Amino acid sequence: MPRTLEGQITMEKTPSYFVTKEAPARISSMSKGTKLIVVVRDPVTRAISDYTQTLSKKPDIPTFESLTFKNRTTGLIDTSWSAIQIGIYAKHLENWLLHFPIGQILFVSGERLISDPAGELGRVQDFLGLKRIITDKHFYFNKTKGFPCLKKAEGSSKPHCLGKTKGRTHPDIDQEVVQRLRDFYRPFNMKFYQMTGQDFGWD
Ligand SMILES: Nc1ncnc2c1ncn2[C@@H]1O[C@H](COP(=O)(O)OS(=O)(=O)O)[C@@H](OP(=O)(O)O)[C@H]1O
Repeated sequence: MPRTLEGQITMEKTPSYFVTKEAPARISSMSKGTKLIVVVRDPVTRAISDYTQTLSKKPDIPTFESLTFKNRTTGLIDTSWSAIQIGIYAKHLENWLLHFPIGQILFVSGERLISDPAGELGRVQDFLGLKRIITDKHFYFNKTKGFPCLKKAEGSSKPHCLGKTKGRTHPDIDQEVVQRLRDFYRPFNMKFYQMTGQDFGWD
């Protein structure tokens, strides 16, 4: 990490930190005061999104439905599949709470990041002790992309949407499998709401 001067904030983003066992101890030993931001979305949609990303790189992989189950007949879910495993947020959070107080972690709703990006970024700015510079005025909804985009990219006067790898169309998944996953995640989601004091509304 680069050295941070007075008045500067250094940020680092890596999606796998949250689910990496060694990450909390390593970050804490580097700087105990580090503020942590985690973006979480409905674990079922997250699993499908994860699968969609893998499918785009390896079109020959088995179906989502077949990867979900260890045994389709008994309905036993394969929790060793990373797409499923990552969404058990309560379990990953327990590991972070061994090294950081809950107040040092901000949980951003992936759903609200789409429906109200300025609202969620307002929370991020408050958490970081920054003035609310980024507001509603910075975003517009791009109908073609189907997502909010920036009216002006940094250092440019042109609008900017995230790239093609963000906001992909998901494949249709068997609704019975989706329901089975909803049932699987429910207790973990409830525990996560309890731990964070936030109801993300994923039911
Ligand atoms: N504004 C905007 N534009 C496009 N996409 C948006 C936006 N805000 C949030 N999202 C959601 O971000 C999801 C992709 O993020 P990733 O999971 O790939 O992020 S990361 O690589 O793990 O950091 C991506 O997931 P998919 O829809 O499954 O592609 C989006 O739903």
